[in-house]
Amino acid sequence: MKITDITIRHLQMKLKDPFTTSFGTFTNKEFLLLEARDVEGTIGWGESVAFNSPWYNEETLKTNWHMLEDFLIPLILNKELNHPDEVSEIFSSIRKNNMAKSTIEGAVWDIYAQQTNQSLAAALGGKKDKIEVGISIGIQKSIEDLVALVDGFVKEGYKRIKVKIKPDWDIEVMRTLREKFPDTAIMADANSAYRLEDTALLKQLDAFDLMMIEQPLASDDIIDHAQLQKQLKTPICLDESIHSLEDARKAVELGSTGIINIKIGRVGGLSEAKKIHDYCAANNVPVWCGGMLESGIGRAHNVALTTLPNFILPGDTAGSNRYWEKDIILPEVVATNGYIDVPQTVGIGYEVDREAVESFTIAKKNYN
Ligand SMILES: O=C(O)CCC(=O)c1ccccc1C(=O)O
Ligand SMILES: [Mg+2]
Repeated sequence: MKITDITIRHLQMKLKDPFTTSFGTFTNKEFLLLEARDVEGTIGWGESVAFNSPWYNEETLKTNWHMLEDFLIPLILNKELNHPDEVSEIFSSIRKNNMAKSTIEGAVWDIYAQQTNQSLAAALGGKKDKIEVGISIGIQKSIEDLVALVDGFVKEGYKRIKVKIKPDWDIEVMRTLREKFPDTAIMADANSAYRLEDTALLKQLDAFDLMMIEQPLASDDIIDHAQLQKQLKTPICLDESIHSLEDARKAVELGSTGIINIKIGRVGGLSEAKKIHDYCAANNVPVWCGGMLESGIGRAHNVALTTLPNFILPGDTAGSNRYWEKDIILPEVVATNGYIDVPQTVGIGYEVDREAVESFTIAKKNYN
């Protein structure tokens, strides 16, 4: 493989409903799409999961564009590559900026899968032909609104309900959900809204038989999470704190986490995601695939990654119709009864709807 041509597009897609976390509300999704063309004419797609504002982590759409244009694209254009694993090695001279790196790396994996005549899932070593998925629900105006939403998604068949929590939207919310949905797999995601001093409050969550609590403490912490886990029955799952295999190893060794949410962008790409998956499999730490409100392209990458065997728990990869009136791939990602069928065709397995892509594009630039 040799990438000779790259196009970056800035897209804006309206979410069907605003999505609120402890750190802010998303109404419009703005993100970068990257289209890479190889010397043989094969086209691969990658999506940057960086948001407009540095709330979830320090990266933004603009820092990603800067990193891609000024550092990452020059490192990759016209380089002979034998395998997508080489991309992260080439990028290792650049610190962090994982979401920017992952944007190119994902496109290279897509090209590699096509040129080796296999699905992206198969290229990664995945075997499942369908994956189990859950859904993530933002903070609502009232508990009644939340109960109505959860009821709808449970009836749609989603395998696990995740709800966002924050101070004053936590204990009563989870108590009510457990009462109303006694047999549903439920978990909470705090997106770093608490501190170790809140341990007494967080211990109250143990009464509700939650599958896990995701990232309760600081986004850069693994020490306090280990302290907290000693006092909680509910398993902690780290999201924001894990950027690499090394982070995963340290957190597991310290006892900071019993489960890991793997997001491709947060860890710098599919190769690193696979390494974390393999390490967790060897150490009996279940993983699941997180979400960043992706368009169909990022979603297709998530579906492929989730086919690896240690993705034991349902992830956040809901169907396209949970987010968008119209997605940018054909067919859209469909979740039926909490399952997504894994496409068996080559590459990401979905056609990119170029007309839809153009209709959502607000800026674009070519590099060659
Ligand atoms: O539906 C999805 O894509 C997952 C939504 C979600 O939970 C989320 C959305 C935006 C930022 C962070 C997170 C998170 O997993 O913490
Ligand atoms: Mg999370």
